[in-house]
Amino acid sequence: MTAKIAVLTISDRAARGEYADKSGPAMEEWLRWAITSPIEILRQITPDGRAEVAQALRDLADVQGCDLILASGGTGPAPRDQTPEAMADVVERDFPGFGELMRAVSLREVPTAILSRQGAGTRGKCLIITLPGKPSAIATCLNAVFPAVPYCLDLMGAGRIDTDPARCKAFRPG
Ligand SMILES: Nc1ncnc2c1ncn2[C@@H]1O[C@H](COP(=O)(O)OP(=O)(O)OP(=O)(O)O)[C@@H](O)[C@H]1O
Ligand SMILES: Nc1nc2c(c(=O)[nH]1)N[C@H]1C(S)=C(S)[C@@H](COP(=O)(O)O)O[C@H]1N2
Repeated sequence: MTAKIAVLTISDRAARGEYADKSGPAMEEWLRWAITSPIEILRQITPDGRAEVAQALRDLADVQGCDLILASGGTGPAPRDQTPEAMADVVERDFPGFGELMRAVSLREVPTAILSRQGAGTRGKCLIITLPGKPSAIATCLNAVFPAVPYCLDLMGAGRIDTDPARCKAFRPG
């Protein structure tokens, strides 16, 4: 079965075309590099804002039926950074371990990693992971948390994902 994965860029400036979106391509590239099983990737860009982001996430989870959503941007302290508030409106269960680990590995690169309110949660059979907007943060964060993602999707009853163990060693206990 083909797993459906959404790559959502959350950025006012990328949505307005003021700069080229680099985070969306970085997320897609990482997924295609690490995953060996069949996947369908949907790419989308939305402006920042609680309502806009929540609407985009609901559409991708409920209407498009995504198994996994990777979203980047809007996790910081600027007034328009409202991704965590949108997540609070949308997710049914919060998984704080994702944010804890991503901040820990990012802190080795930049002290401002503590400013990111990145995290993860589930809505129905969809896992949503939020990442910082900085394109260079994408691989750092995905390398750290993705080993737990395939088993998480198994437990949720979502689509199956297999990874290349040389690139991402997915852990499935027992
Ligand atoms: N999608 C993206 N593509 C390319 N660069 C990005 C993207 N998102 C963020 N950045 C870069 O990371 C820096 C820090 O991100 P910042 O917090 O300002 O952006 P954001 O809140 O995620 O998006 P924006 O400010 O455009 O709404 C930006 O100055 C920009 O250089
Ligand atoms: N790995 C990594 N994490 C990072 C950063 C980075 O450059 N690399 N930037 C930090 C900064 S400066 C901010 S403000 C927050 C939030 O970014 P966002 O608002 O683009 O989501 O992510 C943080 N996490």
